[in-house]
Amino acid sequence: IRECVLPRRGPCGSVMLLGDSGVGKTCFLIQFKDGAFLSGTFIATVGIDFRNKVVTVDGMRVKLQIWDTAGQERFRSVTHAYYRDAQALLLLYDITNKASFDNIRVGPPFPWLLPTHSPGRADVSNERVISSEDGETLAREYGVPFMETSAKTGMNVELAFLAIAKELKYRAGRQANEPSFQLRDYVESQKKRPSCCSFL
Ligand SMILES: Nc1nc2c(ncn2[C@@H]2O[C@H](COP(=O)(O)OP(=O)(O)OP(=O)(O)O)[C@@H](O)[C@H]2O)c(=O)[nH]1
Repeated sequence: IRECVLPRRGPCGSVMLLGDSGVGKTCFLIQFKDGAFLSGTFIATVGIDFRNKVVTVDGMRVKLQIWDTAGQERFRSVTHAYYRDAQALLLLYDITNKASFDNIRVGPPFPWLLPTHSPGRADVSNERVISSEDGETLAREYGVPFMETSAKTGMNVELAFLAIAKELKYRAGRQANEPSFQLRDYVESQKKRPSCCSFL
C-alpha cells in the first residue's frame, strides 16, 4: 500500500504531512485536492490516510501520493513507520501555537528527504505568536524551503506541492539543455507573503 503505483508515464512520489494535532494538515490536503476549506468541527485524523493527485509540471505528469498523518502523540509510532518511504515531508505548525513550532524537528537520519516548512493558519495573523522571522531562522538551520500557508485562503498551498512535483520530475531525469532546478530559489520566487491585514 505504501508503494506509488506509477501513472502511465512520469514520476511518482510520496509526500508526508507532519505536525502536531490541529495544525491543519487535513485541511491543507483537502484544499490542494479539492480546492475547499473544511471549517467548523475539528475531526482528528486516526492513524494515517492518503490521497493521490496527478499534477502536470512543465508538460510532464507527476503523481503525488500525499499522506495525512495523525498529529496526536498516541499515533506517533504508526506515522514514524512511514517516514523512510517518503520523498518529501511537509512540516506544518500553527503560527498561533508555540508548542507546535517547538515540536518541529527533522533529524539527520533522513537526509534524503525534502522538507518544507509550511506554517498553517497564516491567515490568523492577529493571534500570531511565531513570527515569519522565527520560521525563516528554523528553515535556514535545516536548509529547507520556507513559506507560510493557509488552508483557509489557499495561500501557497498549491505551490508547496508543485515545487515538490518539479523537484521529483527533475530527479527522475534531466533533459539535455535543461537548467538545474533549485527548489529553494523556485519557492522564494513564487511564494506569496502574508500581508499585515490578511486576517480572514
Ligand atoms: N483559520 C484557519 N483555520 C484552519 C486552517 N487550517 C485548519 N484550520 C482549522 O484547524 C482545525 C484543525 O484542522 P485539521 O486539518 O483537522 O488539523 P490536523 O493537523 O489534520 O489534526 P490531526 O488530524 O489531529 O493531526 C480545524 O478546525 C480547521 O478548520 C487555516 O489555514 N486557517
